Amino acid sequence: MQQYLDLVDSVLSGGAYKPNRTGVDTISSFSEHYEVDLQEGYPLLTTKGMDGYRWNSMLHEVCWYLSGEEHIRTLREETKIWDAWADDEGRLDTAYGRFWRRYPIPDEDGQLEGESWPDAAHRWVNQEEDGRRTFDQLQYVIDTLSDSPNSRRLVVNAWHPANAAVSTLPPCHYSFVFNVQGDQLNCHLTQRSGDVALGIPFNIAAYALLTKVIAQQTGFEPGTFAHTVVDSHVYCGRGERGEWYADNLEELQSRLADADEREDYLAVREWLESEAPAEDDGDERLDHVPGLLEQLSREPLERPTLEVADASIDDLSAEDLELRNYDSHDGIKFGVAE
Ligand SMILES: Nc1nc(=O)c2c([nH]1)NC[C@@H]1CN(c3ccc(C(=O)N[C@@H](CCC(=O)O)C(=O)O)cc3)CN21
Ligand SMILES: O=c1ccn([C@H]2C[C@H](O)[C@@H](COP(=O)(O)O)O2)c(=O)[nH]1
Repeated sequence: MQQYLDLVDSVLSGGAYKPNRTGVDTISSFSEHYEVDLQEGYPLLTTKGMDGYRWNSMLHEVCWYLSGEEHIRTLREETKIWDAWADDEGRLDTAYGRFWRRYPIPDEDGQLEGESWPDAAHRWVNQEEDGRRTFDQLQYVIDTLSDSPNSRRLVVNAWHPANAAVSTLPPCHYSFVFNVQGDQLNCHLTQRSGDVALGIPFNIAAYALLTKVIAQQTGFEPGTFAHTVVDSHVYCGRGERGEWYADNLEELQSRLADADEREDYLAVREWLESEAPAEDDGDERLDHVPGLLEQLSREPLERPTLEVADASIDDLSAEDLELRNYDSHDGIKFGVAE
């Protein structure tokens, strides 16, 4: 998918050096945006291998979102990608599915006069076992797409400001809006923070999948996936390795500006590996720049397709999703900044 390579190039070529809470520094860029036509196939990256265990992780991550579970006890049986942010009991205070399917409704004491809140019998309100009321945003979207497809209110929001202020890791992809044009269902995702090498490939795959599932449930064709990322960043290493970029970003960016052909990115990588201090033991691959330069040198291959069985969002499981005709370049390993 060329759009992803353009995003990588834009962040590396125009970004600024930016340390952050993880201790792994970044090259960061403000407000990146791109769009992908889902009619041209499923946008799973082909410039690195995303099948096998990575595909399995992404599928189960989406099924976990759809489950509305606030913990990762089921998810962690399939993948370790969320383990670092959960406790031993699998409790995770990052609310994605929990807010998609079970957004908290203030109890009666918390409701002010004149405000409108649905009662317990309302279509998308669920009474939890302990009596709390929650709102199913995703089911609201699906039902409204059938009843009022021209609605401009098809928003799913995973951001709760008070929760975000104290959460270990507040949601990164925090709000998405569906929008119908003709017979096509489009999806626009707003992400506050995007790890270009590791997180974003998963995010694209997940939301393209979700758009396809919702389109199928509501009788639309999948249309465009549009993605706005407020802080798009490439992790560039810890300690001396990360700091090297503070002093050498200008040189890197001038070399990138001179790269006309895909293979020119390999020469930039060679220069970088010969100049930058080696990563410390234990910090290997926290610098994502070499792996992304490798990807920039690779020609994107034909997009695969995704077959989705006819299952509701309550029943959808990984077995209902089949990737077809996927061919890719070799996998690339990146370290995760925690
Ligand atoms: N720094 C950082 N980047 C992220 O993308 C990220 C976080 N933190 N924290 C929370 C979640 C967890 N996500 C993750 C975490 C790890 C991988 C990862 O290691 N991906 C490997 C495959 C690992 C596997 O499937 O077991 C990859 O090569 O893509 C991907 C997404 C996305 N998020
Ligand atoms: O789906 C996801 C989840 C997380 N990320 C990345 C973006 C950042 O690199 C970290 C989160 O750190 P913050 O300091 O909270 O921004 O995780 C992602 O890209 N996609």
